[in-house]
Amino acid sequence: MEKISVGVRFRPSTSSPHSDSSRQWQISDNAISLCHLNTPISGYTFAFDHVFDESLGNAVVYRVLIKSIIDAAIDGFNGTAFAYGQTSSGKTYTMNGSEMDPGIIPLAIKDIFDTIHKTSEREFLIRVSYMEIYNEEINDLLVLESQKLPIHENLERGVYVAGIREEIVSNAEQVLQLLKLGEENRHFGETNMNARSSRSHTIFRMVIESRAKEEDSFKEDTITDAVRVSVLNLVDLAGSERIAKTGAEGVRLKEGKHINKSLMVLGNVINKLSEGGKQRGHIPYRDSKLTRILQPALGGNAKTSIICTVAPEDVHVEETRGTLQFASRAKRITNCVQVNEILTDAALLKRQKLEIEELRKKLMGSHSEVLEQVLLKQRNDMHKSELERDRLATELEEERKARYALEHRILEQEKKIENLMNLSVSAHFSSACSQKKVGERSATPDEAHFLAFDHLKTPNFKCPSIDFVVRRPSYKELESSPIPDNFADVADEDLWTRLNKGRVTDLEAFQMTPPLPVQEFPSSETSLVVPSNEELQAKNYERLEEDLHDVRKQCEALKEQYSELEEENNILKEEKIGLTDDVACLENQINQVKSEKQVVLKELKEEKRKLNDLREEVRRLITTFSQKEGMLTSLYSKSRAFVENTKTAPIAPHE
Ligand SMILES: Nc1ncnc2c1ncn2[C@@H]1O[C@H](COP(=O)(O)OP(=O)(O)OP(=O)(O)O)[C@@H](O)[C@H]1O
Repeated sequence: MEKISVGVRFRPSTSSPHSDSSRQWQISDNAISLCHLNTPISGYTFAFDHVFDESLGNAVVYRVLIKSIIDAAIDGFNGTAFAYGQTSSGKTYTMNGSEMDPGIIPLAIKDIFDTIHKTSEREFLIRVSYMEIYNEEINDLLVLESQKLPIHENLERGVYVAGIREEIVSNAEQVLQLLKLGEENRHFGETNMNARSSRSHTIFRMVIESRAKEEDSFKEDTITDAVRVSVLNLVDLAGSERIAKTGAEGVRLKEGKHINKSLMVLGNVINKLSEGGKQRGHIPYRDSKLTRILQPALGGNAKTSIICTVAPEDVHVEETRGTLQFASRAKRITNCVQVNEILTDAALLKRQKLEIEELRKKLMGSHSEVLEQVLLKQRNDMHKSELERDRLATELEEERKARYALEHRILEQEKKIENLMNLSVSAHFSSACSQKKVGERSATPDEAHFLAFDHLKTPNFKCPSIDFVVRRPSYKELESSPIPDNFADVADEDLWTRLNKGRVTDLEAFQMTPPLPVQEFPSSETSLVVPSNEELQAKNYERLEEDLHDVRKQCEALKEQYSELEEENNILKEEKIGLTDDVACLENQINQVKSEKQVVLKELKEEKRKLNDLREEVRRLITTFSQKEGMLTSLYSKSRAFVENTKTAPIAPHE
């Protein structure tokens, strides 16, 4: 961002030095005040960066206010300098000057060519055009017939005057000639205030193109053949005027109205721009041709200087004050300046190729990156599924083990129950035996209870029949009894008869019930405490039955869980198959992209090779061209010498 630079210039007074005016403008450093008898009048004091009194010539104004813009224009920055002020305040004098005191335009022209000649590392091309805005119409001052030119606008060129003549120039003299031609075509008119008053705004324009010289532009891998293009506008505005003062009528009046109107629009644009920031709103550039053409210079991409010319006479105090107010506002405007670099075809080609390559890299990078990311995600998912599957398999195994343990426990419990049942039967049997033993005695309450235990028999309970009778073939000759020892003392024929209830069987065929493994058969003496144990066992039995029931339930639940896990396992297997397919597909895509990349890289290599060939061809052509040029020049010199010789050689008298 760069502020517009504003200077105020006083022209020499036209009043007599002995004028009896009590008011006059006084300059102190860069401040200007209107003083009455040397006392500043309130509201009439202004301060600027540069104030030029009437003694200072155009060269000073140029050096202080304009030179930096010219230098910047040569370096590729747009630049604009314009003179603003009331009629007859010295605008045209400042811009064009006189023979003795050349103005800003001739000084700039000279400066530009001096600088260009000193800049050996770049080559320049300069085009000049000169136009005026007269009664809101654009005329080409270098071509008389070219009138009322339209303003066009496009993205590439911005705002431009269509059809204007642009003369390519190679030295300052040529430009000064064109300037002179334009001056002759420009509209001047006589008014009460100025014998030669500018009736139009004029824009003298130089387009400066430059680029690095050839030997630098062919350096490998650099883009040096970019062209800088800058536009320099040197503007001489028509002066604002009071119709009453200028005495304008007819044509002059019409001109005056247009001049005032376009200056008013310029004032509005400056006002808006000076407000800055949010209050700024719409800038009315389009309200006049002048502001449209100067748009880049006002708040755009250009370095800008304004010279406000003022007349010192007391009679122009209000106009001078108006001009100073305009200058104060313009001072607040900031422009956004940057070098204008455009590219030649070669540079464009190079840069585009680089850009394409960059983009391709990015594209391919991003494409394979995306694929790789997807692949990675799929792999992660697959890995997760595998872990989940392993976890489920472990769980399943544990469940299986638990089930097995439970089943084992159930079996054990069942065995215990069976044993208990056997024990109960034995007890029952023992009780029955003891009942027989006590003969006629009725069962005690405990015995009765034990007998009542009979209903708890399980279906596999093999209770030997109480009616079971054995008979020895000859019991008298019996040497050893199959009856347990504790029966030995009491066993007699009668007992056995009673036991067998008269039936006789072959003792040889008798098979004893195997002894019970769990509990010893209780003795007859302890048979009285057995019922309480039995009771306990019955309770145990009940508890075990309950346990068994619970375990069965658990077993059922485990079975269900097992089948669920198996289902889940199957789903995971299917998912794994799907993911494996996806991974294979993505890997295929990556391979495809890789092979495409190879092809593109090959193409780029080929294009680079072609470019180098082209470059070589251009070099060769340049060499051939310079050789031919040399030959032609020497041929031309020879021919000229020959012609000269022929002209000067004395003609031999005819014999
Ligand atoms: N600084 C100066 N030194 C000497 N003479 C000057 C100076 N400024 C202006 N003049 C003279 O004052 C007269 C009016 O100046 P000029 O034509 O440049 O005014 P202008 O502002 O261009 O007027 P207009 O707007 O009517 O064209 C001219 O005769 C010019 O030579």
